[in-house]
Amino acid sequence: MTEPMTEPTAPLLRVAGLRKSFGTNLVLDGLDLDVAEHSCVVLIGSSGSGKSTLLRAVDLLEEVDDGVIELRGVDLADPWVDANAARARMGMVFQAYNLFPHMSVLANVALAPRLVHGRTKDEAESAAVAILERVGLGDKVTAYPDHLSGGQQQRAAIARALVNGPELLLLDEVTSALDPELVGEVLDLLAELRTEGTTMLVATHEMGFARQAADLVCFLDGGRVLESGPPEQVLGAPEQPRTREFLARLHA
Ligand SMILES: Nc1ncnc2c1ncn2[C@@H]1O[C@H](COP(=O)(O)OP(=O)(O)OP(=O)(O)O)[C@@H](O)[C@H]1O
Repeated sequence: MTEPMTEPTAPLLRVAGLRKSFGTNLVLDGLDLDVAEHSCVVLIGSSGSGKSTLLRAVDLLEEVDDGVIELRGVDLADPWVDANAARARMGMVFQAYNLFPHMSVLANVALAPRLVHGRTKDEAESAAVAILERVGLGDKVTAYPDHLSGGQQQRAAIARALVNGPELLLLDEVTSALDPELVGEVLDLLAELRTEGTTMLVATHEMGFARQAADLVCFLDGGRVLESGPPEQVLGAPEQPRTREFLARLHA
């Protein structure tokens, strides 16, 4: 008996042939990448390899020169696609937390549900409280950002990105600005979100996180994904890790 044909599941995010130059600096050179729903894809690569540019392009913050960015099969570059509506389906967190200093943590997190999704003040605030509790900041809702540690501010920024239930979470070096002792609490939160099935595309230099949480590690070099696979394949065994420099030489 022949097996019934099943359609392969389309990725949540498909990036194909993405090209982007800044002047004469070719940063993305026909980059291809898929992110399956409920997976965590980690981007690694040396400084300047284009990780941030890729994330910003996916979030439609950076205009690209060519290529396709599809979210659930819809090309976000199509002129008829409303960029703000597309962006509202994603959450992005940056290295700098970018919280408004004159607003409480609650007001920071409740802002997008009100402005972007048109929810009432009560609805927005109860969604904000729930997600702040989820990230362990239930006792900080009335605090102002400068009264929080860097790790707490970054967790508030993650809450802000999550409050509208994004289909895809984009994380750009979210621990790079933190003191070393605060990195763990943020990475632990991301690992929990990954376990809960949040779809994530993460640029990081934290190889421990990549090993622990990634379903797929993508090594960027020369504007493309030069190697991708499970963490052990790309990063090597924990007792015999491959370095980024080694990977770069391998593909030079
Ligand atoms: N707005 C911009 N204008 C001009 N050049 C830019 C701009 N943004 C990025 N670049 C350049 O594009 C290249 C890729 O930068 P990008 O920030 O994407 O790299 P990255 O891999 O995220 O680096 P890092 O690990 O240091 O964050 C760099 O050469 C950078 O100088």
